[in-house]
Amino acid sequence: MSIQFQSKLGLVVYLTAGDPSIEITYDIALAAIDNGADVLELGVPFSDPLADGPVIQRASERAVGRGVSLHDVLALSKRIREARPETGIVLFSYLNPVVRMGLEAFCKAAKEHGADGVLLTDMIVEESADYLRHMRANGLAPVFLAAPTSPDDRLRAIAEHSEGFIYAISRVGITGKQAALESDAESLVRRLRQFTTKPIAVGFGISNAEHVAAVGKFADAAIIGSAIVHLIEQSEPGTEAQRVGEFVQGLRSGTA
Ligand SMILES: O=P(O)(O)OC[C@@H](O)[C@@H](O)c1c[nH]c2ccccc12
Repeated sequence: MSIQFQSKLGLVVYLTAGDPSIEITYDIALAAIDNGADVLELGVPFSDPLADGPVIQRASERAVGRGVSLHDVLALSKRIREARPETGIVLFSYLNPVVRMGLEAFCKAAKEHGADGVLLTDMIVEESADYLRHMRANGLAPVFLAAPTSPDDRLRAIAEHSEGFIYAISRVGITGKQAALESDAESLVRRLRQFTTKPIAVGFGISNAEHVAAVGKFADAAIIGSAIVHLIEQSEPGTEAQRVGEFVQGLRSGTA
């Protein structure tokens, strides 16, 4: 168990845990993995997902409405780990639920539940000393977000402290689909490369196979969230896992 990408291009699939249910997220996760996802970004639903666009907001709302908690997501992570020992699992959360649990307790629990890494969207690298200490103590990889607007000093710190991969945000703003990939992404990756040889994954707005192929030309991995969460929302109940599996396979083969 570790965060590792296929040599040509890595695929990270984001899922809002508990949408439409924990049980179905489990099935979707295995389908995504079995059809080519290298890393699963398992999202803790949150009532105020400020960095998210409407698709993930709705998914988060539905899951929160069903009472899905951080503990449920941890339990789900453990089951996925048991079923798929080789896949990278990154827990994604806003800071609030994690702080409520306590950073130290959270990092320990994340490790015990099979996670390889953690991405806390509103944890900034400049204020992460405590967090990094607990992550390190548990052998977990911290993933930080780098934005096109981040100055070089920040990029350097983000590159230094991220493990597993560095998350390069393709554009300023919130998560969600877009028609074309922004050119900001490539220049951000180029700027990050000055500071690191660690893998760089690009996310935000990657919606189809064409975008994935474009990212593959300049980065190590593509992260796909809203396109998949939207597909889940639109699927006939009971068909979600199959549809996501086909979509993930199509992202690599060029048909999605
Ligand atoms: O949804 P998109 O545009 O495909 O972007 C990835 C994304 O969903 C996932 O990494 C993510 C979901 N919520 C976030 C909040 C902040 C940063 C990243 C995320």
